[in-house]
Amino acid sequence: MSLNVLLLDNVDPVCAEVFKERNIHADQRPKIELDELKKIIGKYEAIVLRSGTTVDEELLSHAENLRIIGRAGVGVDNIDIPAATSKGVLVMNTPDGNTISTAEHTCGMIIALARNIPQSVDRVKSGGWDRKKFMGTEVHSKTLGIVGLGKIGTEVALRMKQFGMDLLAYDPFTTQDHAKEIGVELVELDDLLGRSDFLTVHTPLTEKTKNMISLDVADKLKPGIRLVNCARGGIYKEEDLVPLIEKGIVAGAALDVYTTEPPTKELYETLKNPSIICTPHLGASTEEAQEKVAVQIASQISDALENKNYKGSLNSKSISLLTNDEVQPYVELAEKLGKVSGQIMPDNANNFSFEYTGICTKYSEVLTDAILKGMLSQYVSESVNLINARHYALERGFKLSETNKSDDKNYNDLITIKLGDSSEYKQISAAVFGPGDYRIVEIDGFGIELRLEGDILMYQNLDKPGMLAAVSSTLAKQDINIGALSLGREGKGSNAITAVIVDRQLNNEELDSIYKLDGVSNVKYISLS
Ligand SMILES: NC(=O)C1=CN([C@@H]2O[C@H](COP(=O)(O)OP(=O)(O)OC[C@H]3O[C@@H](n4cnc5c(N)ncnc54)[C@H](O)[C@@H]3O)[C@@H](O)[C@H]2O)C=CC1
Ligand SMILES: O=C(O)CCC(=O)C(=O)O
Repeated sequence: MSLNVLLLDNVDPVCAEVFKERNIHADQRPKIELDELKKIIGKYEAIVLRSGTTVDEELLSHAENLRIIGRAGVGVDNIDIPAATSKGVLVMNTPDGNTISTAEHTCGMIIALARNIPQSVDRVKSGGWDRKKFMGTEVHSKTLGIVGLGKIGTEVALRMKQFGMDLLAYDPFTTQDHAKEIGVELVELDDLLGRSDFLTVHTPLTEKTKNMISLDVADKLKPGIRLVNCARGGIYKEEDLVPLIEKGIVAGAALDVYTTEPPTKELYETLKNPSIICTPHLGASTEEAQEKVAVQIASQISDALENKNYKGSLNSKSISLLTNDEVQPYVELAEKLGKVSGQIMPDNANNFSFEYTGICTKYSEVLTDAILKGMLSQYVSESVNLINARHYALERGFKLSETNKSDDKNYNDLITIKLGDSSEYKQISAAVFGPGDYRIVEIDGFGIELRLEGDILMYQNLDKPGMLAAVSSTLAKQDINIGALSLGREGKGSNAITAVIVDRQLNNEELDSIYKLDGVSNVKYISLS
C-alpha cells in the first residue's frame, strides 16, 4: 500500500527527499487555504508542519487516514494533542534540531540591542548619520539574567560567557550541578531581576511565565535593563513595554516572538518604538536548523509509519494506555501526585525516589513516567508525555530510583514519592479510593486524607486550640470558602499539618495573610485545577 505525506508551512525540501528515499510519496504545499486543506487532508497518512498551521479537532475530523502529525521544530502549541491522542494520531516533534540557531539568534539580538544596530542601519540607509544618537553599551562585565536554563538557555549562557558577561539564571527545574558546570549562578527570580543588565527568557509560555515582565514588577527591575525574548510571545507583557521604556526602567527590548503572529495593528504600534528591535520569529530560520529538523522529522515519521520505532513521539504510550482499564486510574493518580510534588518540592531538588505497593508494582515504570510527566509539564516547553518525561528528567540531571514494596499496613495499592536535595526532603503518598477519587494519605510522616483536586492550601501549625479558626476566619474575611479539610499531627500538642481544599485560586496577597498568622509555617499552595 502506498503511503502519502503532506508537507505544509515551508518545510525544507530535503524533507521530501528523505521520504522519497523511504518510498513514501510527499506532496509539498507551503501555502494552502484552510478550506482546501480540509478537503485534501483525508488522503494523507502523515502531515509535517511548522508554526504556520493550526491542527485542531475540527481539522482532525476531516483527516480520516491520518496516523502522524510531525512538527519540524520544538513548540507544539499549534497542535491539539489531546484531540489527536483520542483519535489515535501520533504527534512528533524534533526537540533539539533548532537549539543552536535559536541560541545564536538570541546572542545576535543581545548585541544588536546593546549597540543599536538595526536602528542605525535604518538611519544610514535613509541617508542619515547621527553617530551620537546611537551611542551603545558594552556587554563585557555586564550581568545577563537567563530565565529557563534548558537547551537554548544553556547554549546562550555558553556563548555570552565568551563575551565576558556575568551569568545569572533562574530555573527551579534545573540542578545546581548543571549551572555550576556551565559557570552560571542559580538565583531566585526577584534577585535575578534586580541584578540583570540584560534579561533573556528561554521557557515555554505557561501560567507561571505569562506576563513575567510587566508594569507590576517595575520596581523589581534593575533600572536600564534590556529585555530579549526569542522564546514565546507573552512572557513579556507587550502592552507594558512602551510604558516601561518611557519611565526609564527598561532601556530597550528585542523581540522575535509575539502573542499574535503576525502581530496585530496595536502591537505593530508598540514595535514602532525606537528602543524596541524586532525580527519575525526567525530564531529557527537558518538553512542548517531547517535542514536538521526536516531530515529528523522525515526519518522519524518514516520509521513510525513502518512501525520500526516512535522516536520523538509525544503521545504514543498514552494511546496504548487509553485502552488499558487496569492501569488507567493509577496513571491518573501518579500524574496528579507528580503535579503536587512539582509544586511543593524544594527548589533545584535533584533526587527523586518512587515507591510502589500492590498493583502499582506491576506498572512501576509507566507510573514513574506519569509522575515525571505531572511534575515536568509545569516547566518544560515540549509537551511532556509518558514517552519523553523520563528523558527530560534525566537530561536535567535528576537522579531517579524506583522500589517495589510487597505491602503497606494501611493501603493495598500505594504510591510514595520522596524528593529533595541533600538538605531538604519532602515525602508524599497517595492511593486510589474509587473511580476518579484519588487521595493524598500521608505528607512528611503526617497521616492525612485529602482528595487530589482543585486548589489546595497546605501548612504546618502548632497543635493548639484556635489554629483552624484563625485560618478559616482569615479565609472567610477574603470570601474564600473551604470545601474540605484534613488534619494530621505527630501527637497531642506537637506539630500538625492541615490541608484544605479552597473553592477558588488564591493570589499572593491572600497567601501572605496565611503566612502571617502566628503558629503557622511552611505554607504551600497547590493548584490542580
Ligand atoms: N524563536 C524561535 O524560533 C524558537 C523558539 N523556541 C522556544 O524557546 C523556548 C525554550 O526552548 P528549549 O530551550 O528547547 O526548551 P527546554 O525545555 O530545553 O528548556 C525550557 C526550560 O525552561 C525552564 N522553565 C520552565 N518553566 C519555568 C519557569 N516558570 N521559570 C523558570 N524556568 C522555567 C525549564 O525547567 C527548562 O529548563 C521554548 O518556548 C521554545 O518553544 C524554540 C525554538 C525556536
Ligand atoms: O518553525 C519555526 O521556525 C518556529 C520554531 C519554533 O518556534 C519552535 O521550534 O518552537
